[in-house]
Amino acid sequence: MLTANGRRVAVTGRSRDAIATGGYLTAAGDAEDVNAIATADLRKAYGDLTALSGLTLDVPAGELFGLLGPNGAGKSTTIRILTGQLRPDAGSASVLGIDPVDDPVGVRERVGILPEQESPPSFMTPREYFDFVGSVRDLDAAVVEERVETWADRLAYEAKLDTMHTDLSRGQQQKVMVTAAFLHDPDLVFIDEPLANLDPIVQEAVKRFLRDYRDAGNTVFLSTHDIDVAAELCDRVGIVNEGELVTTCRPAELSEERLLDVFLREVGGAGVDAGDTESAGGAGSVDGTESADSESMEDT
Ligand SMILES: Nc1ncnc2c1ncn2[C@@H]1O[C@H](COP(=O)(O)OP(=O)(O)OP(=O)(O)O)[C@@H](O)[C@H]1O
Repeated sequence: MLTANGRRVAVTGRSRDAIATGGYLTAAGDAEDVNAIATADLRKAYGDLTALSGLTLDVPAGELFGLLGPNGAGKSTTIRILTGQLRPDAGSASVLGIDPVDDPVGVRERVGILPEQESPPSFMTPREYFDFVGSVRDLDAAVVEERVETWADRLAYEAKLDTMHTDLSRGQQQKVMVTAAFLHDPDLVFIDEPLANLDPIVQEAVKRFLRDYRDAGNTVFLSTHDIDVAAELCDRVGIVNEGELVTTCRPAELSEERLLDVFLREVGGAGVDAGDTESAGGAGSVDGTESADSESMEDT
């Protein structure tokens, strides 16, 4: 098995079974037959505005899953709840078997998080920042150094490792954030808009890495409103609109119907803000998997 940092580890029969059955490996290496991520009827409002109106989804271990939706659909809110940054008003969630409401620190210890539009501290260099992240993550300095070299080479920013972040371009800062998300070699990563700001060569490197990472049995939960990214990269895509999952599909299995067509059918129009669209109607599933109940929308 290839880990996030290029390390090879043995895959036992037991761990292979766990991956094959949609289970995951606990920190102790025990196999558990549960989804890497599961949510049931998640609800969240900001004051009068309903951001999530009953979001239910499952992501098996070893899947590269994409949450696709228009602006304001509730993608970032979902990630913030799953990573223990935000409390839902109702519903439940499980991440690697941990409840992010009961044990938010436990979730954050186990997963990697790449938030949308977040920058590394302006007053540090990448190397200083990785030392800091490594100490928070309780990693050996030598391990950090080796992983940083691997990532700086992979994303082609070795020459910038000792430059203050304030003097890096937006894309270079994004490379630093990608590295930080994977530094502790997590089993699961949450990535909000993974390819934003990256040039096409680096985009390809990140895509290749995410596929290898998935092939090694790890799980990726990415959020995007870029249909091409979702179609090209994801094993399975969940389309979210107005705070609920309206369908799931496997882009590779869409022969006649392109993901764009599914998206337009479910969301109601291209480039239209979620708050301005009609309800997507009944929840369907192009690939036949279960998706969320479609209940009447709350006020938005
Ligand atoms: N802290 C907040 N306070 C008030 N409203 C919020 C807050 N965060 C998000 N919202 C609102 O909740 C809704 C869902 O927002 P969210 O950021 O989850 O959507 P998104 O799908 O990630 O959108 P985008 O693709 O534009 O990033 C939006 O209408 C947004 O304006």
